[in-house]
Amino acid sequence: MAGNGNTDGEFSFSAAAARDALPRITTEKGAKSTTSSDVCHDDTASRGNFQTIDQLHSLQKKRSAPTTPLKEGGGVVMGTSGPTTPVSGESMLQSVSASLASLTRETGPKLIRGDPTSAAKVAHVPQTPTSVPAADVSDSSLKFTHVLHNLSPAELYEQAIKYEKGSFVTSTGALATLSGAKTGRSPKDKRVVKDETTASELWWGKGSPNIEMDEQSFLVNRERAVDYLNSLDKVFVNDQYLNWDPENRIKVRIVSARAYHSLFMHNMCIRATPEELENFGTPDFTIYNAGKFPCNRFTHYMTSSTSVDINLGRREMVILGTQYAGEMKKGLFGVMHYLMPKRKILSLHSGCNMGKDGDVALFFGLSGTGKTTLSTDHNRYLIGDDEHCWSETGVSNIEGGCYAKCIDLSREKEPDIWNAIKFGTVLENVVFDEHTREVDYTDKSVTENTRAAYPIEYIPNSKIPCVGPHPKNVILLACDAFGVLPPVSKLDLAQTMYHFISGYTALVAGTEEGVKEPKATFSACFGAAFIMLHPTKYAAMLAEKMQAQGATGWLVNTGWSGGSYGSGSRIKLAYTRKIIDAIHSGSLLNATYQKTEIFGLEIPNEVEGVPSEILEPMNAWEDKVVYKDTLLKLAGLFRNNFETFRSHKIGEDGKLTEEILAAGPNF
Ligand SMILES: Nc1ncnc2c1ncn2[C@@H]1O[C@H](COP(=O)(O)OP(=O)(O)O)[C@@H](O)[C@H]1O
Ligand SMILES: C=C(OP(=O)(O)O)C(=O)O
Ligand SMILES: [Ca+2]
Ligand SMILES: [Mn+2]
Repeated sequence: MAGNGNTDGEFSFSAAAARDALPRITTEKGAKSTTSSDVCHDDTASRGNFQTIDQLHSLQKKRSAPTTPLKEGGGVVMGTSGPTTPVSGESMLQSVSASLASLTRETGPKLIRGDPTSAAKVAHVPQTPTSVPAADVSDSSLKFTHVLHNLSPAELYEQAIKYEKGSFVTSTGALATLSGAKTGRSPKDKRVVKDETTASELWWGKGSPNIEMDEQSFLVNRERAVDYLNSLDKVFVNDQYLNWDPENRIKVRIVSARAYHSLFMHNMCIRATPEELENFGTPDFTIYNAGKFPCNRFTHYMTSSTSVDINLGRREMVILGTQYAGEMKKGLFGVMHYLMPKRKILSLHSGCNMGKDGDVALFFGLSGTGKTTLSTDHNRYLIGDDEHCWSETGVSNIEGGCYAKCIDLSREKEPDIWNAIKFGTVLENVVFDEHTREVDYTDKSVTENTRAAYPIEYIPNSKIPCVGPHPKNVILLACDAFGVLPPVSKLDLAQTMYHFISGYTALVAGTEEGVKEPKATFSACFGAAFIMLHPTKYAAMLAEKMQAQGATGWLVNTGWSGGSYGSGSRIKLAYTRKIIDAIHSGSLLNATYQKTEIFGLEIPNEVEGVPSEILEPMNAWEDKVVYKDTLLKLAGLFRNNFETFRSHKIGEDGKLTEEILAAGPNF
């Protein structure tokens, strides 16, 4: 190689250059350079409280008021600093060790608190007696796993950026992440353990989301996840809460392999205060998220390398072979759909907000129908965007954050969600400019299901604590891509129950080429993928509560108007917002109504700010014959779907069951 003639690769000055350079400084032989007044220093200021670069760096990070109460030291390993009050740090490690215990070999793994790259040296061995390893002890018992317990968002950013490919800070400060091969949930890979109790309690069979697995197969998957997690240098542990109703709060622990997952759950679950964490104790429910590590297809009941397994008896969930973070959030939601009805509390797949006068509205709907968009309303207090409980005392959010769809997100149409995408927010599977890191929300290169997960307080008018009085309005959202449902209709109780049990929406599979036919989906209780009991159990509770509170039901079509997907167009968000405003204000209750044919829906003649001609869907269609055919087609789909519910009684009142059956389409 050409250059300075140096062949061994080391850089050196040529002799000539040295000779012609600055005059030599001669120092007294043997003089200590640090004390010699002849020695040049590069600064004259008095030195701070450090002797080395590492110490200087250690000053940069100001010791914080603890975000977790876990004290450092006392045998529990922590870097170099820290006073020593051993108790809580130690008990956390013991608790996590118990969570991660192998059920077939040694008990708990050896755990160290903190990052493996930190200078930790001292070992904390929770349960293993000090002895020479016996022949039946595996190598895994000889290693330590670092526990990153309830890290702050900033710490999780650093972990993600350092170690997880595809993690970047966007121009507004959000953490962009990739969820890998899976960019949505895998309902076909969900399994629920069927044991003596759940066999009789849960909804099984046709239409049910609960596909069974046995206890033994669960334990095989659990061991697989735990072994994987214990084999890592480090695991993330979140101890958090579900449900803002203090009397019905559930303690959850999430053990995961990625900072992305830890930050996601930090945002989505309720964050504990330091005092609460100090007394956290044993979690009520634990998730083992092994992420990309697959399940073994030779395991009984497994049909792919992805498995999401819920064991209600053990109060555990295992995730293998998917990194889509929504599995954790929605998995816990399923658990709440089991636990809460046992306490006579109704769990709801709905958004929820409250007006200045304390009027509460629920927004039910399947994915993509507008729960998040419409519950996030600048003129109202946001209680939550997706999962709620309705108890004797009112409503409470289950979660501590929101999970908004980002596709085509715009500052103009959804300013509050736009502004929530800042430091701390997890931004999944979006595409951004490699230099400016500005996100292109229209880009579907990775997936159509791009998402933002942020703490609820990122929405300026969120209601903290996220609880409210009994709902006044129950809004059922359907994104009808057939374009035949009215933009808004008022429902009586039987109709509300009929549509709640039906859980209809019809979306188009994105804007992919060749997809012309809207696909109808019926998902009982607008969340069949998450319910645990038979839909009529939830419906009966909803009917009873709505009746007792005198709440009004509404059906709002956030989908197409003037034609099906392809010929009509999606109802403008601005119009839907006006409709929702009129529901909230009570003005729509006093409007004059007419009844539609076939579905028998009461539609208003006028809504302020909405063109009247779109309120009756037929008016907006040019071809009335095609309209009628499409309407009949949809009515047929409703009727077919409801067949399975004909034999079920809803509530104690046989009369209501009859009314509900009569509330469907008539043709
Ligand atoms: N008329 C409308 N009403 C509600 N949402 C609409 C409407 N038109 C377009 N959208 C878009 O549809 C999507 C609704 O998604 P989202 O609110 O996240 O649904 P969910 O929370 O029910 O899963 C958003 O991207 C929103 O911008
Ligand atoms: C996150 C989800 O819910 P939603 O689309 O209702 O917000 C989901 O279904 O995975
Ligand atoms: Ca910012
Ligand atoms: Mn949502």
